[in-house]
Amino acid sequence: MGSSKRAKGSSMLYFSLATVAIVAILGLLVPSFYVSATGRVGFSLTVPRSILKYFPNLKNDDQHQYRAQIFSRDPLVIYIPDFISEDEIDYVLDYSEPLYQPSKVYGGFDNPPIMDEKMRRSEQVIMDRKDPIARRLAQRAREFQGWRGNTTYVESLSVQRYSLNGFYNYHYDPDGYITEGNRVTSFMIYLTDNCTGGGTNFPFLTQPNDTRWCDVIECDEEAKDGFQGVTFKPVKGSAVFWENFYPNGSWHNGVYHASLPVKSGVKVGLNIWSWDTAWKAPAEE
Ligand SMILES: O=C(O)CCC(=O)C(=O)O
Ligand SMILES: [Fe+2]
Repeated sequence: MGSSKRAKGSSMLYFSLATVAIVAILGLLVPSFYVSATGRVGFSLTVPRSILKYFPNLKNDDQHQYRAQIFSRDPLVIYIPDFISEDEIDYVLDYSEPLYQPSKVYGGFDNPPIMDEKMRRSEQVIMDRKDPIARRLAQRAREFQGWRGNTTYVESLSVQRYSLNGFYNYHYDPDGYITEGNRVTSFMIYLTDNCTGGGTNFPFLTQPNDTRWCDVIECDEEAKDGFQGVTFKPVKGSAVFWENFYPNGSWHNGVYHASLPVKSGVKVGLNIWSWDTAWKAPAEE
């Protein structure tokens, strides 16, 4: 009887020690507890406490509503007036503030990116793929595109800040040297609109006749400043989405574009690029 009590006592002790050890190991693995928007503690699809200050009512599933309008069918360009919410913008701006580095451009095949002030003057932050808001926005971007299948993935989100005279010269977003897998679509999302200049110019797009577009594109000749085609104004919260290739995979020249120089204030944009690993350069004709 006495020995069975002792055995029970020591197994309780081992059980308690094992529980303490498991909790301690979990504590090491998960340095800060994650609290879901509903107040539950968990490890997945949850929101860190630091984020709850931006999103007191954040739900684990994406509740954000947005509208979309086709701007051009060939190339496919879609305008989304409210792709990102005010809270998400505040979060991305605060996240990026201490992290900006000068932006670089493509350095050539097999070479690292380089700084080239003739091509691009801006500062950049690449968001952590695991950041819950970056994940949410990437997920929204994938959903918008109808998922596109298992071969599509979203590149780490890129925040770009353009100060006075900041610009990005004319370019295409995909890589012209690779023959398999490429950036198939682009979202240009405007996080601020307290600047003049800084529009996104597509010289080969056709200006629509309907003046209702004039809220989002430059319409009067003076504002167009001699730039051909279409210039989207940086309107906070909005996004311009486009396809970089024709459905058969060939390059679409119509989406050549530039970020025009900022004339006053600061412009901050967010790029969401989707890659398709199944893309193949069509055989030369
Ligand atoms: O900021 C813009 O308006 C365009 C930026 C852009 O084209 C890019 O980052 O690839
Ligand atoms: Fe671009």
